[in-house]
Amino acid sequence: MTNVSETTESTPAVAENKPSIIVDHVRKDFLLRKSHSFKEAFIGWIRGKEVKAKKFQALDDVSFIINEGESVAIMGYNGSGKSTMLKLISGVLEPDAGKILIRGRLAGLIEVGAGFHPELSGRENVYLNAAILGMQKEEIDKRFDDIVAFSEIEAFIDQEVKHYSSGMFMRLAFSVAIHTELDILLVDEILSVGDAPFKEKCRAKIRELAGQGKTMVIVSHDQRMMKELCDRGIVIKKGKQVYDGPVADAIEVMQQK
Ligand SMILES: Nc1ncnc2c1ncn2[C@@H]1O[C@H](COP(=O)(O)OP(=O)(O)OP(=O)(O)O)[C@@H](O)[C@H]1O
Repeated sequence: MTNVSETTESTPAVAENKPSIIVDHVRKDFLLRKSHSFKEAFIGWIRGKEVKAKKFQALDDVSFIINEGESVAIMGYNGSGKSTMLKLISGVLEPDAGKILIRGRLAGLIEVGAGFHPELSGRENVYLNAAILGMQKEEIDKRFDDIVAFSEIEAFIDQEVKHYSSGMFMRLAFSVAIHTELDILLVDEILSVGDAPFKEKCRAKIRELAGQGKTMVIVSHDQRMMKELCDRGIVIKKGKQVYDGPVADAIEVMQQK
C-alpha cells in the first residue's frame, strides 16, 4: 500500500478534496482448487502433474475515491466481493492489479476477534490488539477503563477469551478498535452480531465518529443502517462495480436483477 501524500500530485482532480482512500483499477483473483483425494494427489505427484486450480476474479477493475469525512457503504449480495474490498483497503490482502492508496490511521472491524489470542485473558487481548492497532502502552493504560466499560464485560475481563461468547468477543474487539486514534474506520457486518442494545450503542458511536469527521467504510446487508450512517453507496455485483452514488439509489440498484 502507498501513502496518498506521495501520489496526490499525479491525481490533481482530487487534490482539493483530501482523499482518504483511493482505489485505482483494482483486481483481485483467488484460486478455486479442485478437490482431490489423497490417492489422486499422490498419483499426480508421482506422475509429476500439477494439482490444477482455476483462477476466479473476485474483484474486477474497481475504482473509487473516498474523501476525508465521507461515510460510504459498500453493498452487494453474498459473494459479490465486499469483504474482499475491505480486506484490500485494510492491507490484509494485496491486489493482483491496480493500486490502493490510504492517507491516515486506519482501524478495521474486519474478521472480528481474528487478532484475539484464545489462551489470553480479555485484559491481555486488549493490550495486544491495541498495540497491533498502533497504541503505546501508556495510551492503552489511560483508555483501558473506557474500553472495558464500553464493552460491558467488566466481570469477565480477566477470563481467557476462549470462554467468551461470540457476542462478548465482538464487543471487546469493537471497543478496542473505536478507542484507538483513528482517521478511517472500516466496519464489516459487525453490527449484525450484537444484541439490540449493544447494536444501538455501536450505531451511536459510529455516528459520533462520523460527526468528528472520521472516514467510514461500512459493509452491511442492513439497509436501514446503511441509509442512516452513509450518504454514499458503492454497489458491487459479481466482483464488478456497477454503481457509485447516493445511498438510497445504490440500494435500488442493488435490488435490480
Ligand atoms: N481467501 C479466499 N480464497 C478463495 N476465494 C475467496 C477467498 N476470499 C473470498 N473468496 C471468494 O471471493 C468471492 C467474494 O467473497 P467476499 O467475502 O468478498 O464476498 P462478500 O460480498 O463479502 O459476501 P457476503 O455478503 O456473503 O459476506 C466469493 O466467491 C468468495 O468465495
